[in-house]
Amino acid sequence: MDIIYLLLEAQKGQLNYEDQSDNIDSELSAVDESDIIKKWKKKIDIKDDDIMGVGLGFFLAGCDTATNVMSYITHELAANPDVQNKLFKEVSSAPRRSDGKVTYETLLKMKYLDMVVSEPEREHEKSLHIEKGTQCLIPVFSIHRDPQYYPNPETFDPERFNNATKRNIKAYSYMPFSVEPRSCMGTRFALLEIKLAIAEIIKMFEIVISDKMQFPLNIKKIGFSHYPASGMWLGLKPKEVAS
Ligand code: HEM
Repeated sequence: MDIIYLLLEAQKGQLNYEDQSDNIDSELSAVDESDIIKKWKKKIDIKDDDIMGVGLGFFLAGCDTATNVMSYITHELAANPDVQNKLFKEVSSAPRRSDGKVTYETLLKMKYLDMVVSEPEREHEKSLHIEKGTQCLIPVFSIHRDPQYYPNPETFDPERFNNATKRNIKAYSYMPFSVEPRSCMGTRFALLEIKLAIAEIIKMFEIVISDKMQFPLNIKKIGFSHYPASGMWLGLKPKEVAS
């Protein structure tokens, strides 16, 4: 894992931060890396336990979250065949390698896939001073479903995030990966794996609702991640391959 390698280099005092603002990664989504991390150049004492803790933290923070997002996206695609068809057109017309695999660069260029899995840019806002030690809980789930920010919030509508409309989204009314400085370190990786999985599934299968699926989803709002109380039941119908 790159992060472990970077930490080992940092432990040895051999890590140089290079400005990667021109890097192709910056096209992955509107989300940008924390400025604080970008400016972080000072050497710190990193112990083996710290590296082990980061590795474990990444594992715990990265598995359930991304899996859950993929489940909800496939559910929405099954329930919204028009969106699924539009996504299929984009994914199936995108250039691929000769072995049929989608490339990293191609994935970055899939605009509609980004809208389906999307998040918008953040603007600069006045900061709020919070006393040290104050415990803060931000009701992200409710903010994302507040009609004052998102009209018809229960409708799955990727068009909210097309280039024109996403600019109207109020700063900090959308924060699936939290906001800096302690925002998700795995944002880019999570978006990449989710997009890759969705692009590959949608190319080969039609996602359909199973009879066992409960509508609307009854989501258990306990614990860190929210799960559908009676599971996620979907079917995958192989696409007809044109000969
Ligand atoms: C769709 C998938 C994901 C979502 C929605 C998500 C969301 C979040 C959120 C909201 C936070 C901030 C938590 C807080 O405020 O206390 C966070 C932190 C974090 N996430 Fe993710 N995450 C995802 C995937 C991942 C992946 C794949 C990794 C690693 C491979 C990862 C690594 C981390 C780490 C290390 C932190 C702690 C950052 C810090 O405390 O400075 N996440 N994530």
